[in-house]
Amino acid sequence: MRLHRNLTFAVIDSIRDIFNEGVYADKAVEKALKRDKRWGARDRKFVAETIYDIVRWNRLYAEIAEVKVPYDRDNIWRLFSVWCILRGIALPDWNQIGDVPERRIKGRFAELSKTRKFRESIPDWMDELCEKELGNEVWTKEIAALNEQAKVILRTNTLNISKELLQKKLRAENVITEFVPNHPDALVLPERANVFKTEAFHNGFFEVQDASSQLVAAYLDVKPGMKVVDTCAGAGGKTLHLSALMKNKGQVIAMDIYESKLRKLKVRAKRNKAHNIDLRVIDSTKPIKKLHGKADRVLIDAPCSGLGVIRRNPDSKWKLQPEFIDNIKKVQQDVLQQYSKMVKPGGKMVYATCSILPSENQDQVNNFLTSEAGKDFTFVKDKKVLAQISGFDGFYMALLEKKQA
Ligand SMILES: C[S@@+](CC[C@H](N)C(=O)[O-])C[C@H]1O[C@@H](n2cnc3c(N)ncnc32)[C@H](O)[C@@H]1O
Repeated sequence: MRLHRNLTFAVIDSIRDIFNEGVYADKAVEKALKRDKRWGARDRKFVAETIYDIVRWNRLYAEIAEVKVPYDRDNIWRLFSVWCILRGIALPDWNQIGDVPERRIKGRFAELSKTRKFRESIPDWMDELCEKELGNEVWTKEIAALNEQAKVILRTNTLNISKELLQKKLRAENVITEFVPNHPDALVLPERANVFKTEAFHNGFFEVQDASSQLVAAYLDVKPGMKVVDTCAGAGGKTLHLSALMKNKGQVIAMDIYESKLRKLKVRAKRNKAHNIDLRVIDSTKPIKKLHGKADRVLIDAPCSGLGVIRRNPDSKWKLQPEFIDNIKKVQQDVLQQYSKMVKPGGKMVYATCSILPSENQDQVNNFLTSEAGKDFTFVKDKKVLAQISGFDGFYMALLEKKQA
């Protein structure tokens, strides 16, 4: 592989933005890819994958390169050189690249790879917390799985098309997909492609959504005609799925504390031709109180650490802080306490997170069930999805039922 100067410069600038300016990796990649319209698919792949690689393996590469955040330009070139050597890519004869001690880099890599926190490139606190909660064996395998590159998964929008026809339409647009066992609406791309450019996307035939995430709406056991509340809807990945499972009949009330997220959901709902969605911003306790005892189904897709989706957001390894997890756990219990009141007698509720930590998952559900608000609910079932077993994102979902009055 021959390195191209302008592609490499785009990578270097992005690494600076991510680590020195706190820019999110996906935003930095988006900006980098806009730099030159003439870049082809292979150039874009190089830029995106190299940025993500250096972010994912940051701690390991920084130890080898002996550099620390904030990085000066020279530091970033050293990180890049480590990436090249470990990938077996010949270094070009550029001024920015100084003397690179190839043998020493490979020696340090072999030595550091013996210790999990370096090998898997994770902060000490994260390694300790996850080992404590999951145990040594499960965590060792899980973090290795979470460091793999995420696959691109589509969810067929069954309001507008069947999975089989979508697959054909995408093939006609040179996007090859395969079915995913046990995920009825999912298609996986064996080769990454920019699916957002396809006509099929603009026609509302699919959404990009991880296979594990696609299990959540189905877990809520919705039926056409029901009144369903999606309490932490965000930009609506699961709201749109609920609407499709309900065949556009009944009502999905999508709520979030951020109006800006619900605005994005509005755009997506229009493209999806999902007409049974109403949006409500949670700006006081009023919108919740109005729905007390009224909903057939309530989904709480709770804010969480996101430790199950590190594949998609490798920079969360560096941005996440233990204090954030402590705080978000309080929010998780609070939303369970408050939003469960919207379930009507005999109705059902799903609590879900994209975390793999028991303290954000089954412990929260158990705490809820033993509290005053939870005494009217019975536990039906739960599902713990680990990346090492599923091959997809880590997720948790629990189904609870409110007793009849
Ligand atoms: C895991 S994300 C939701 C993802 C979304 N359901 C989807 O499928 O695309 C959690 C969401 O909860 C929202 N949130 C945080 N605190 C909340 C609260 N107290 N009440 C309602 N929503 C909240 C966040 O803004 C965020 O959009």
